[in-house]
Amino acid sequence: MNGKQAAGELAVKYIQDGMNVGLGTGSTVYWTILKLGERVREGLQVRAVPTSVRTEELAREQGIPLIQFADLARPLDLTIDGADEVNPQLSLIKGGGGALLREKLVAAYSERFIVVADDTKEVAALGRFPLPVEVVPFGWEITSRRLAALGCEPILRRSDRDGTTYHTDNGNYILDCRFGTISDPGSLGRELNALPGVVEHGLFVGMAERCLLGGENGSVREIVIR
Ligand SMILES: O=C(CO)[C@H](O)[C@H](O)COP(=O)(O)O
Repeated sequence: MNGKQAAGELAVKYIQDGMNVGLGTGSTVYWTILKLGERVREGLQVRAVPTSVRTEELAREQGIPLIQFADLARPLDLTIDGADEVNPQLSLIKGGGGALLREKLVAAYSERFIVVADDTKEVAALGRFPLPVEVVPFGWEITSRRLAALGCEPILRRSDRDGTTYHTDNGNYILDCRFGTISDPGSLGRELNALPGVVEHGLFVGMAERCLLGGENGSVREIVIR
């Protein structure tokens, strides 16, 4: 069992009967969804909000009951999601899979947010992974220049499939922005939020309370910050 599978599956222990849960996107949370599907077939009662079309399809295949995000009467009990980088304060870079906007909306409307990743994602400081920034297509070139002025090299994401411009589930573009070491993720996040044309960015600061990091040998280390 590899680190992604080990961490992804173990996180299901935090899901209890009757919970409403947010399901993230990616190859680690894939294992969470498969394990949760098993538990549901054994009788666990949950309702889930998927953070992407891909996750919604997988959750449906697994027979996990879904609820519309807009129909939640109160915050989700728990959200489980992956990450592209995790620092010691559990600040994250997310969005490598392109789902950062819905992932942030769902995590922000959740009592608890748990991250699952393999231990290659653990870093002393964020920034080795280019920061995904979701932007509106209108005038994206201008937004890109304004992002560059903040000290990065934005690159328009293209689809792996056919090389055309990548569109998010929300119809926007993604600029992958190489900032180098991000010493103050909170402050950079606020600067990005203030830029017209930016819909959302992949810095998740002060949101995760726990991270499950899986190693190559299948062991899992848990980091808790509150
Ligand atoms: O943020 C994400 C998708 O938008 C993913 O959680 C992130 O890219 C990690 O993916 P994986 O578990 O496949 O390594």
